[in-house]
Amino acid sequence: MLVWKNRVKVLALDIKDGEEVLDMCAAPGGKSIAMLQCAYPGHFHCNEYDILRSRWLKQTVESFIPESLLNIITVSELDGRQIGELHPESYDKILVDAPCSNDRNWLFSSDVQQARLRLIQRKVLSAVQIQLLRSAIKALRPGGTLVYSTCTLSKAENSDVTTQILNSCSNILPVDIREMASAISHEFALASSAQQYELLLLSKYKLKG
Ligand SMILES: C[S@@+](CC[C@H](N)C(=O)[O-])C[C@H]1O[C@@H](n2cnc3c(N)ncnc32)[C@H](O)[C@@H]1O
Repeated sequence: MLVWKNRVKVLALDIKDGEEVLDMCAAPGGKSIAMLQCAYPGHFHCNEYDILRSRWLKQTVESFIPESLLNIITVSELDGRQIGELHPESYDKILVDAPCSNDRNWLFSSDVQQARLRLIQRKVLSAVQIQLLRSAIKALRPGGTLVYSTCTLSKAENSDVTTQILNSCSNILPVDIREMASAISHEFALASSAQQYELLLLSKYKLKG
């Protein structure tokens, strides 16, 4: 079972049958499986940079996807930051479920050293998140849709990242997700500070086309 925040990320993509779909940071694969439950894409590319996690992703795909669907799935081990150059204007839908400082780990750790390390990581992570997003924008077809999501409440990794992207990429438009958010608002409360294109941990964009 996917928790609500994961379901929302997948629903926001609104995948349709026949579309070319990329899950850029896919391991261990929970959202890849959920996406394949939503529609029958023409091609589904799931990618994971970390070799060990990529093996985990392959196991997830092999365990949960029926054989009849395996021929539409490609699993790769690319650095997501290169996919835009390697596959420009190739996908209708892209999920960038970015590596992040993951607040769940903070909550259960009282290790001061770890906490210091995490604060340093946060700065590096936002740079990586921006690079992943720029790559995803290159990989989107005109008119395609991109969802950026994290598992952290860190502003530096959420709205700071998306603001920087919106300010520097003139070819993308934020998508109003208030309607989708209101349909699921009985399950959770939305942050009052969020913009119309973002929930707390998720933002949605469309490539002009
Ligand atoms: C939040 S997790 C993804 C969770 C996954 N979407 C799921 O639902 O199971 C982020 C993933 O991004 C991977 N990652 C980190 N840097 C990456 C990069 N440069 N390119 C692609 N994936 C990367 C991490 O190894 C990690 O597995």
